[in-house]
Amino acid sequence: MEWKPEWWGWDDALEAEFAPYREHGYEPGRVTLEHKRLYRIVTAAGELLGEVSGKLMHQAAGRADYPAVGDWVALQPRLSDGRAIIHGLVPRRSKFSRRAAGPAVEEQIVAANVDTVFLVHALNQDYNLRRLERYLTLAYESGASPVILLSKADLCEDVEARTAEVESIALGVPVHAVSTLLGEGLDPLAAYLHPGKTVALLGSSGAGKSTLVNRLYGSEVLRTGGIREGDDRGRHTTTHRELIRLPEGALLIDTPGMRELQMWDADAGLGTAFGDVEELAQACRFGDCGHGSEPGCAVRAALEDGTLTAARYQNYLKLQKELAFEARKADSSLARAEKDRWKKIHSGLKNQIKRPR
Ligand SMILES: Nc1nc2c(ncn2[C@@H]2O[C@H](COP(=O)(O)OP(=O)(O)OP(=O)(O)O)[C@@H](O)[C@H]2O)c(=O)[nH]1
Ligand SMILES: [Zn+2]
Repeated sequence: MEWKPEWWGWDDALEAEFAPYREHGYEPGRVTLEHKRLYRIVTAAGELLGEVSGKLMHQAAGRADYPAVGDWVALQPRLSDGRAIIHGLVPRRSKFSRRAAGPAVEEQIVAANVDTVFLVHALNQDYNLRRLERYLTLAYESGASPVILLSKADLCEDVEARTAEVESIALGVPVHAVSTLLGEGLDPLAAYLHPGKTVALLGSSGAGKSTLVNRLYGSEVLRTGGIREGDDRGRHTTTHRELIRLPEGALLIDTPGMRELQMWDADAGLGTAFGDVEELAQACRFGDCGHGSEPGCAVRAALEDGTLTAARYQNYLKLQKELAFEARKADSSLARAEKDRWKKIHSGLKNQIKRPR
């Protein structure tokens, strides 16, 4: 396979960042798939299966320091068996993060180096403005530009009203209603699909992400919920994040639907997603207004005259609280990890000192 790094998003700025790695003789590659710390990487030498070097693993403070789909890595190919050792990560331009599922308070990078995020949201019983606000918050935080795709438009009676409603909470974000099934509403998506640019699809399970990717690709590259796999729920869903290149050259990252999108470090994203609320708060008479019974409260006035809905405001408060809670927990687990690290280093030192020469 002929390889042109530009096909995968490489440019002069990345080349400049990569200079120190070149000096070590490393080559660049982009991660297209991750499976249990094994990475599929496109490189000049073709597709390789990469593993992180011992040194990189040792330096990693947490999950976010490991490669994620969309990352550019510095690697050493081993052509004899199609493997590669990953020695470094090129700094990410953008990353869509969430809190990892499970008890540990950890960042999980869903997709890295993304230009545009398609927030895919179905116009069926799953439709939920509050969930969209949650996605928007993290999308803004990612550094990529959000675009909302209202999918399964064929299942909705009043697409125009829904679109208007979504536009009213997604200040200035483009909103497109699409039906992949009928092939309707897809033409405007071409405006985001440029050669070498990366688009990540995010949204709940079953929203129609993989079906859309297949449609844009022109054939079945990904398996979708339509295929019976004989598991207990009788359907297959995406389990991997995967980066693919469309025949026209745009890059797409399909991600598994997330049952629960937990916040991760997104104060700025929240401020942008709820710019209207934050602007109101600044118009309150008192700088430290609690938006309760204070006179001259602009937030309460907006709630009363209906310019701000109670549901949106409640969701803003809820996400804000969640972020504060996560931040406190992350701080304490970081402190714990630091302590453990020092303990390890210390006992290592003690052993070295005790070891007879
Ligand atoms: N009516 C209708 N159904 C659709 C449309 N697009 C996808 N579907 C159906 O929705 C189901 C889920 O589609 P997927 O593409 O697998 O959804 P997904 O978002 O990739 O789901 P996960 O892989 O679980 O994250 C499948 O049965 C699709 O056939 C559409 O435009 N209209
Ligand atoms: Zn107020």
